Amino acid sequence: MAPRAVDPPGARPSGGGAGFAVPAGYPVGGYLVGERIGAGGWGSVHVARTADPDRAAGGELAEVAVKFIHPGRLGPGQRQAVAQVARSEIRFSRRADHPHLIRTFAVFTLTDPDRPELDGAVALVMERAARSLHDLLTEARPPHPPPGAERILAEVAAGLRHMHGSGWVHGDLKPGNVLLMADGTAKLADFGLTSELEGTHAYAPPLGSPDHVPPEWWSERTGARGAALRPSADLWAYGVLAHQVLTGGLHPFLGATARARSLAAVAYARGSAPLRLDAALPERWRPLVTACLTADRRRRAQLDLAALLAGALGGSGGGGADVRPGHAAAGPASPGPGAAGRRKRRGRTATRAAPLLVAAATLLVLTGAPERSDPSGPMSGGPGRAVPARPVPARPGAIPPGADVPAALRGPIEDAARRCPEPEITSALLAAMLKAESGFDPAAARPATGEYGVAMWTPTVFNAWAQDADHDGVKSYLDPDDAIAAMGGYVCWLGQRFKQRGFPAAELPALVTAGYRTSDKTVADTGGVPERVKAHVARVLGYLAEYGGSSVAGP
Ligand SMILES: Nc1ncnc2c1ncn2[C@@H]1O[C@H](COP(=O)(O)OP(=O)(O)OP(=O)(O)O)[C@@H](O)[C@H]1O
Repeated sequence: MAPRAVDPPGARPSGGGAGFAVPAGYPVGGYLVGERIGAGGWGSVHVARTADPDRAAGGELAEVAVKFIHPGRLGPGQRQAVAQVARSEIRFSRRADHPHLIRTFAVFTLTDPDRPELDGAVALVMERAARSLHDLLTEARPPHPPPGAERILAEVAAGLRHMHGSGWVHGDLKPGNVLLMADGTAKLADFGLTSELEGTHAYAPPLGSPDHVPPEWWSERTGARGAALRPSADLWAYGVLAHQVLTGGLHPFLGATARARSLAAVAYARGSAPLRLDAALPERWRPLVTACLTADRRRRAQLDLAALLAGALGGSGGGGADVRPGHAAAGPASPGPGAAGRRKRRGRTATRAAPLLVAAATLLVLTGAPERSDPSGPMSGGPGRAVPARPVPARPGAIPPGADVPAALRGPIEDAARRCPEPEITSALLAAMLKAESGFDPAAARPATGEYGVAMWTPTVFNAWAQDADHDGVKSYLDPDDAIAAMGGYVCWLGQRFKQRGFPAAELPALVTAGYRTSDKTVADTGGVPERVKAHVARVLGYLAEYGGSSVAGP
């Protein structure tokens, strides 16, 4: 993989995503940066304290959260998407003004040539939350809802309705993006995929959290401006989130992995499996959750969330807990009399009892509909049982049986190719690229250039494309499954970029090979395969021809 910023493995600060460390005491907008709260796909969030106690005495917040986003720290492939995410976050954050949306007080672009790691970074100064709904659910004991469950849902709905009413789509609603203030008030946050509606839909980078994207997301195609994003996607995510909150973290679609759960959702949307909500979901909430999980996005778009919410909250007053938005101090809405805790417990199968906690904040590149069940993540039985695997037709460009591709790598390569909707990105092409990159050696290493593993990933670049394909909870470029899945996503994206730029489809194998070794920009600027990687590209096309693929359009 083409290295730009080269870090030795493990040198990146932990926390996942594109997080990077900001030194303690670093000044931003009158605040001094303190400890890191967390890191997401695009940046790091730190606590910051006022540099001037007099200002705090004068009413200014003594403590804020600062989110740092630095597209320049990423590899070439992800930079553009991240820059767009940063722009969205800034655009919406500046306008967000609602008690259930996290407020952003100021946005700075850092100019600090002495610190290249910070120079050019964007800093958003926000009100500081105590923790996220994801944290709260992680502590919950399914199927028991956490304290304040119904109030939190009412507040999330209030924030969401305000966004929709103002012509915006959140685009990434999930427990990790609902923040809880010190008094328990819930606020929507993370507006990186938030987009302004243009008529019926908005456009956003083709990214999403697989546990919360609607089923139609998997078959949307990405146009030049990104993927279509509609308020109905937020409604689906709200249905999933409501189910999770009211059952202490159980996802409405069963599966051991996010991939398996999304396959179950797609199967339901296709009509091949019924919707089976968990028995623990309170009766009053079932109409709302069922409506939000309407398979047909057009029908889903017609929903009246306020009316559904009124129905769901209708009987909750008896216990004395006020679940109206803005009444965090009224005490836990559930479990308690009149709330979710009042319901009868029903029989649960052993598999249902296993907590399917909220998914990690994985961002996946939209690469088309998943086509078969996940061999490494079998779905649970019982309600919403395994979706029967559909016979997979042999795809053109499959690896021939006698080829020298190791048996253990064939599955991951085929899976990676299948996830890409571009017909030119075939298993044979990915295999040819892997052969040229590492000779299929998962332990391959080129320390001089900082490239490692079967797909020769540069660690920092891998982090931007990482996928936990083997579902072991760790995304590792040394793990062939993860490395190949991430390579497939990146190569697919390169192919789409080059098509958008008008390169002939027949040249894609050569172009994506060159892009993988250099960058999409280098290839685009060159108008084809750059001189310095022509030999490498020729080698890949040679292997591709051996595997029965096309070797057209050599360098
Ligand atoms: N205003 C805030 N106050 C307190 N904590 C925050 C605030 N904003 C974000 N966080 C926390 O910082 C961490 C990183 O947040 P961020 O929005 O960058 O990413 P994320 O939502 O976790 O991941 P991703 O962007 O990949 O979905 C999260 O744990 C989040 O709860």
